[in-house]
Amino acid sequence: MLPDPNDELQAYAEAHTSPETDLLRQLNRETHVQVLAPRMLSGQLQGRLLSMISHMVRPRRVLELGTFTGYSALCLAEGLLPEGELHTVEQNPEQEDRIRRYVAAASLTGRVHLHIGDAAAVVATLAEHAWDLVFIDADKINNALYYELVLPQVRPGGFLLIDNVLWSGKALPSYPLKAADKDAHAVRAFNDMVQQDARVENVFLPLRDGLLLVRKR
Ligand SMILES: C[S@@+](CC[C@H](N)C(=O)[O-])C[C@H]1O[C@@H](n2cnc3c(N)ncnc32)[C@H](O)[C@@H]1O
Repeated sequence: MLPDPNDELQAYAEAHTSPETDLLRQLNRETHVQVLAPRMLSGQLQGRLLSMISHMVRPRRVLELGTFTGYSALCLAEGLLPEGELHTVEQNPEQEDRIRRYVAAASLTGRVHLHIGDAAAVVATLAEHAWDLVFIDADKINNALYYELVLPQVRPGGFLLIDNVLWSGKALPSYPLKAADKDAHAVRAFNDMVQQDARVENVFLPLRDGLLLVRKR
């Protein structure tokens, strides 16, 4: 049987992308062994992209919605300025100990602030911040809510990254979407909304499950 070209492409891209640090590899492995739905973790290819973007932006203030086990937070923190800080929000308290353990192992305690709670509620408490870089990766049905809450807090010229905008291919018009699939309809509507939003410029990267890069004008 011929190899699936998508698998081969993914493997080739991973083989020509810098490897994870030992700590990220350990977190990736631990998440796959101990946590439900480990495929939510960004992984090597997207993680290295998040790190690369963070190094390009050199942010002072980073916000992440949807920490999961902390993998993407550690990647995004790699490009922080020395005085920079990252705030990350996770609603599942079961992840708290693991996230704090890995943040400490990365020597980021004091610079990475974990908020256990609902993303919209926590964002409202962080209104004084001017974000340089925001990663929206929580419950996809609320992408538009988070985007509208956060965009006024992003500095002009700042960036937002939104994950899973392909939603396993269900975002594509040819996919026979069921009327009841609310998440997929929300992802489609959100992608269309950003495309029409004159406040931003955007690039849709078909990497992994789709990553939308947005720059506030
Ligand atoms: C796709 S995972 C995040 C993956 C992580 N950013 C990474 O790349 O490794 C989504 C996370 O968002 C969390 N989440 C879902 N709804 C949320 C909400 N309303 N507020 C905060 N976190 C939420 C889930 O518990 C889950 O851990």
